[in-house]
Amino acid sequence: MHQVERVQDLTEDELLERVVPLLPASAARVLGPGDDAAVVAAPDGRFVVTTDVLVEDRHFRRAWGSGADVGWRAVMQNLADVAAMGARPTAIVTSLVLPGDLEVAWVEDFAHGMAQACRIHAVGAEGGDLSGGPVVMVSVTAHGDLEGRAPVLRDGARPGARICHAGRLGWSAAGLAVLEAGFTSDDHLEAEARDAVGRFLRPRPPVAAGLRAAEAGVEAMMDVSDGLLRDAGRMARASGVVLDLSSQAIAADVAALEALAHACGQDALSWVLTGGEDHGLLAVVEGEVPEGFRQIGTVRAGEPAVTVDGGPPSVLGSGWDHFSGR
Ligand SMILES: Nc1ncnc2c1ncn2[C@@H]1O[C@H](COP(=O)(O)OP(=O)(O)O)[C@@H](O)[C@H]1O
Ligand SMILES: Cc1ncc(C[n+]2csc(CCOP(=O)(O)OP(=O)(O)O)c2C)c(N)n1
Ligand SMILES: [Mg+2]
Ligand SMILES: [Mg+2]
Ligand SMILES: [Mg+2]
Repeated sequence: MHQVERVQDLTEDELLERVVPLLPASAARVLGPGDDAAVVAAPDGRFVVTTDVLVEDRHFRRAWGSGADVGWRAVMQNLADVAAMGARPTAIVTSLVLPGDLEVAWVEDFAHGMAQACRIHAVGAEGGDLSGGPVVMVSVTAHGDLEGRAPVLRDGARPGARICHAGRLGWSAAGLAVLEAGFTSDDHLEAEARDAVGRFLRPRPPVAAGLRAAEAGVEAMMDVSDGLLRDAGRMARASGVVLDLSSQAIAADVAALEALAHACGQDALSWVLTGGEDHGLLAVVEGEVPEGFRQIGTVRAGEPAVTVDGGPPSVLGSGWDHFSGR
């Protein structure tokens, strides 16, 4: 019998390969779908635009934190994509889907969290939309100003260049594990666990470092939302190169999470390599390591892949995918 193809049979990337070719472009398209943000032409320059959604029980649980935490994360997750293009975040609009029995105080708190995150980066919240629905869903669309610079894409990694990263790796995944283990942000937690939960609830993408890197002329950049291996795999594919990561360069991150991982019965190395949502920035640069970044590997020629210490090509897919375990 003919099998009906379902979303869960595909990876996100496979689904996008089916949908994106159906979508129209206009004369204003400078860069369409496929990178951290689109680039749109305007009479007086070019800007980037990007959107990311948060869904209750998929991206956050209301019991794990406050409305303000969700508002903060909805903003920061989008600012990370703007900064990853080398653009300065300027303005957002927000769509909210809310169940009717949700406390108004939660929504006010959410707005406070959004405002805090926006103020840090001098971003305006300029509008949005409201609807009712079965769970809380938040969609933020963020705009960014390229300030005359060329956008920094995922396809500029060339053999011999340095792979760099700014921000944390693995801490958000650690925080998620702590919360899944049953702690809440109110419990008395060890300092590390508390730090990890804080990083999960309130990611702090290195926006300023991303802008400096863009000014310095990095060749490629992206934000790490789905895990280092999966996202680096996307850069490797876009650039047609091998990204060779160094286990020594990430050893300190792994060591810092070891005790917590042990307590959670999980593996610190997989948090660092495959945990998402830290929203750090992965960049490739032919010159000096940009301020705020550290080198974590080197680009080399070959069939697109990510390796650690030149070992067997890692599964490009390891990391977060909304639909498929692959
Ligand atoms: N529904 C969609 N329609 C068109 N393009 C999409 C859709 N969903 C995602 N994309 C595009 O696919 C690329 C990958 O999306 P995603 O993995 O969410 O990016 P990011 O990790 O930067 O948030 C992006 O360029 C995004 O604009
Ligand atoms: C309740 C809950 N379970 C699991 C996760 C882990 N998680 C959810 S989505 C995601 C990946 C990042 O989110 P995504 O929507 O893919 O952002 P994008 O890549 O589009 O920026 C991760 C690691 C979570 N944040 N909350
Ligand atoms: Mg996205
Ligand atoms: Mg994103
Ligand atoms: Mg994702």
